[in-house]
Amino acid sequence: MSITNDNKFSDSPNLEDLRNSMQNFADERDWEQYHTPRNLMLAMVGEVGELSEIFQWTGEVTSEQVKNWDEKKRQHLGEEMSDVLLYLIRLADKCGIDLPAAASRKIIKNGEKYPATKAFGKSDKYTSYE
Ligand SMILES: Nc1ccn([C@H]2C[C@H](O)[C@@H](COP(=O)(O)OP(=O)(O)OP(=O)(O)O)O2)c(=O)n1
Repeated sequence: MSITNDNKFSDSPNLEDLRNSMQNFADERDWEQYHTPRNLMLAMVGEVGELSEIFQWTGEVTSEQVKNWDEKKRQHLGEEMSDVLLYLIRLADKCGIDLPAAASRKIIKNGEKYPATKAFGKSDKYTSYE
């Protein structure tokens, strides 16, 4: 069964473009000194908190409901997601992690851990498989 999704990401900028933009942003401000792995990780977690606040106390919401939020709220949502992504990209860069390559490898690993034959329609952790 395939699930259709009419949302598609833009081809550009890609993760390397964003890595480069964050590098320039930090260089232009002499912020390299603050962008240590630990600081970036903490900044990212802070932004995850800000993203969480958008969903705090709303109760469960469906994708369709979120897609119908007003433009101001949807823009806020995109900005908080972007802050998380940008700090993650910067963190990966400062740790020497090739993020798209690592994510691609992880998707393959996830597929091996959760074979569709065992996981289909079930959200159990793979450790529960016999
Ligand atoms: N030392 C810093 C500070 C900011 N940024 C960049 C990365 C984030 O995308 C964004 C975060 O900026 P703010 O800390 O001002 O956070 P918000 O944009 O979420 O603003 P606010 O906290 O007012 O909601 O700016 C950065 O790279 N390094």
